[in-house]
Amino acid sequence: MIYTCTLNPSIDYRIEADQLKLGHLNRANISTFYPGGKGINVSRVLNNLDTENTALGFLGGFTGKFIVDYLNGEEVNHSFVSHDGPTRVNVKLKETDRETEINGVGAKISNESREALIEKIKMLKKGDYLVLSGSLPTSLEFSYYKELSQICYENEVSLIIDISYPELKDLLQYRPLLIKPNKEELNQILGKELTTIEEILEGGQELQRLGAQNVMISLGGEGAAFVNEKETLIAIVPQGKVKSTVGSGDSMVAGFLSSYMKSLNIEQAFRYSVAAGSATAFSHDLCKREEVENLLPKIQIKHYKL
Ligand SMILES: Nc1ncnc2c1ncn2[C@@H]1O[C@H](COP(=O)(O)OP(=O)(O)OP(=O)(O)O)[C@@H](O)[C@H]1O
Ligand SMILES: O=P(O)(O)OC[C@@]1(O)O[C@H](CO)[C@@H](O)[C@@H]1O
Repeated sequence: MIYTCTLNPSIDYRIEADQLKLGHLNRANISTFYPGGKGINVSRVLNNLDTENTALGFLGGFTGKFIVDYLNGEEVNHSFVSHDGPTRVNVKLKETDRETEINGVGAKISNESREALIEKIKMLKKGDYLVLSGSLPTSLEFSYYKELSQICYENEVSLIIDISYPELKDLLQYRPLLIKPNKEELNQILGKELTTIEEILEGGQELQRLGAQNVMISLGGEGAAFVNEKETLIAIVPQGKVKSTVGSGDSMVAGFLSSYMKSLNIEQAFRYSVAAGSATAFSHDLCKREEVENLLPKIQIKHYKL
């Protein structure tokens, strides 16, 4: 069974406007509310790809209730720990040619809620997968991620980690099945300024040597790079009209897992993953299965010799 864990979920309030003017009254052309947070996005995409999973994490207040109702409506399984105070709201602004995001800080998590989630993670069994994604609410320390990762490692639960903290390096000792930094995150983790595809792949190799089994580096409209002990791959994505890239990285994680679980074939899983990322970039909401499968033949995968 796949579990996702979102410690800092959100309602994503998405606004589309032609051109925003700071310091003025702006009016939206479209405004929508979606459940957000990286793990929740992974769960929603897995569901769209007919891959059974359960979303875990923290939720609270009227915003948390919105997320629960939305997930119930889509028949996404979930088992959140509830807390006092509302889940945050993140603002996503889409103008004709740029996207701006303002993410909230997140709720205060009590010690009781903190421990309740640990108990849930301890229930996961050998052979399960846990996707740990997104930021920590300010009341939790990075050591919480370490604690969750260690439990999974000891219980032989495969970890997939997608977090924007340079301390991700400290979690590689738990041998995650997959990590998915984007280029900026890779540079932050390694404290380098990698730009060329060769440098990026070598950066991926460095993380692989530190313990990550598979490293997928997302490169936005330039596609993605992939490294494991045996393979070095790059993916080129087709051009298309970008509607919103919110959740495209999460869709990659879901696409990879959904395909990998069925085939255990890395190249196939990488292609599926990139197709899912681009399918989300080309849609308003997260990708649907048909959209991903229509894009699959348009993704070019190349083996790269370093
Ligand atoms: N402009 C684009 N055109 C085509 N595909 C895109 C575009 N932007 C993103 N993608 C797809 O989405 C994947 C993930 O994008 P990106 O590198 O922006 O992830 P990210 O930074 O983790 O995003 P997020 O945190 O918003 O989920 C890319 O590898 C690619 O497949
Ligand atoms: O603040 P975090 O936890 O780093 O990221 C949260 C977030 O930006 O990530 C998702 C897209 O990947 C959105 O649904 C959500 O608003």
